[in-house]
Amino acid sequence: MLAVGLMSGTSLDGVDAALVEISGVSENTTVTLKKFITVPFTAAQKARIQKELANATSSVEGLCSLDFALGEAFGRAVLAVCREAGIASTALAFVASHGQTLYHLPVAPAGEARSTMQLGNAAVITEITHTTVVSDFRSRDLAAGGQGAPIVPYSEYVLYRSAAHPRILQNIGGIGNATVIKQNARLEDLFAFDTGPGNMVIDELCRHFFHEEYDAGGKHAAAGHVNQAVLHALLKHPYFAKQPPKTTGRELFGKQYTASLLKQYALAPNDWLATATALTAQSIIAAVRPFAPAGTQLIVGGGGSYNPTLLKMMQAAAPTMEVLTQEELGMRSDAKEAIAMTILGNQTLHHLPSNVPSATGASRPVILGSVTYYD
Ligand SMILES: Nc1ncnc2c1ncn2[C@@H]1O[C@H](COP(=O)(O)OP(=O)(O)OP(=O)(O)O)[C@@H](O)[C@H]1O
Ligand SMILES: CC(=O)N[C@H]1[C@@H]2OC[C@@H](O2)[C@@H](O)[C@@H]1O[C@H](C)C(=O)O
Repeated sequence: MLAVGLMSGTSLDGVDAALVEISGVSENTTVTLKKFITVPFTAAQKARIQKELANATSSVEGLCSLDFALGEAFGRAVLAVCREAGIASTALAFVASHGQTLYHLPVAPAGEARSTMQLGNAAVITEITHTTVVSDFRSRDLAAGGQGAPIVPYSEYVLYRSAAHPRILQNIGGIGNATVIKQNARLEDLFAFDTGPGNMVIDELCRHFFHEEYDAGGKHAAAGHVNQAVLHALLKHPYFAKQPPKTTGRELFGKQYTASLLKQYALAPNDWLATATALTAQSIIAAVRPFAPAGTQLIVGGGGSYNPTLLKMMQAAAPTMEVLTQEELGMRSDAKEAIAMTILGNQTLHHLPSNVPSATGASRPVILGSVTYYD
């Protein structure tokens, strides 16, 4: 059957819509990507989301209205991907929508409740597309004691488990995160953790030195030299010595971290880029090494997979592993999360669980998602 998966991530670049053919359930799910588009957010849409993301500027009225406005944007993205594929949205069996995360509190501060909030109203999507919509994939895991994230490991298990190779899925977004899938893994064998900085420090240095958003193609890093003494010092960050499960974010490796590095060490701009890229590469490899027997395939996705300097440094640091990109396996890095939503939605509609308790910390497998039926 045909389905569309929708994803809108932390970078707020737009709505990813993946049209797939999906059949079977659980381990026997098969998915083929038919069409993938990203519908960029306009500057006004992005500003509106950013306003509601920050406690200082958000309002109840703004949140209420954003929920429906995003529902409309998501519904339109479904129509757009169907149009490009030459099918009617009524040919879809379902739409699986992640929504836009506005807030995520897996550990609540004093006086608050553990909670998570993804906006993009499912009823609005259903009315626009005339299709059943599965949404709100994180709440149930959270209610069952989990962190409500990560939720992609289930689809990684379905799509990447292998009898031939141990595999590690390494996503390199702002932060790096890994899912370990040993050879012939069962679902209970999976685990996932954050490795440390992904592109966050690299991007920050690029903005600082070159007024560029990121090191396109890793060109600055390739033109510089890694300062081994500085690299060595940076790898002493206490996060790297922690045992998984562990998660991190902007709090540890964001703007302030990079600003403090720039104060402590004086390097030429390109040498800084080379050293920060080596930090990402070596911290990833050191983090996954204990779980990577010889012959492990380290499959890199996320924006970092478009940085060849980073990939080269990772391969050099991991001679016993094979560093591959999603594309080298015939997959698409940019479509991966939207495709994952269709696998989760398919499980929901079959009344089957799709959280991975060993990755989220939930007390048990639960059925994720809420269903809004068209008819
Ligand atoms: N051509 C490229 N060359 C080098 N780096 C790139 C390239 N394209 C993307 N990137 C890097 O990837 C980053 C975006 O990655 P991605 O879209 O996976 O992150 P995200 O979705 O914002 O993060 P997260 O997964 O943490 O939500 C950019 O900020 C940049 O550092
Ligand atoms: C709460 C939330 O939206 N988390 C996102 C975010 O973006 C990347 C990382 O942080 C990941 O934990 C998650 O998304 C993916 C799809 C996940 O849950 O697996």
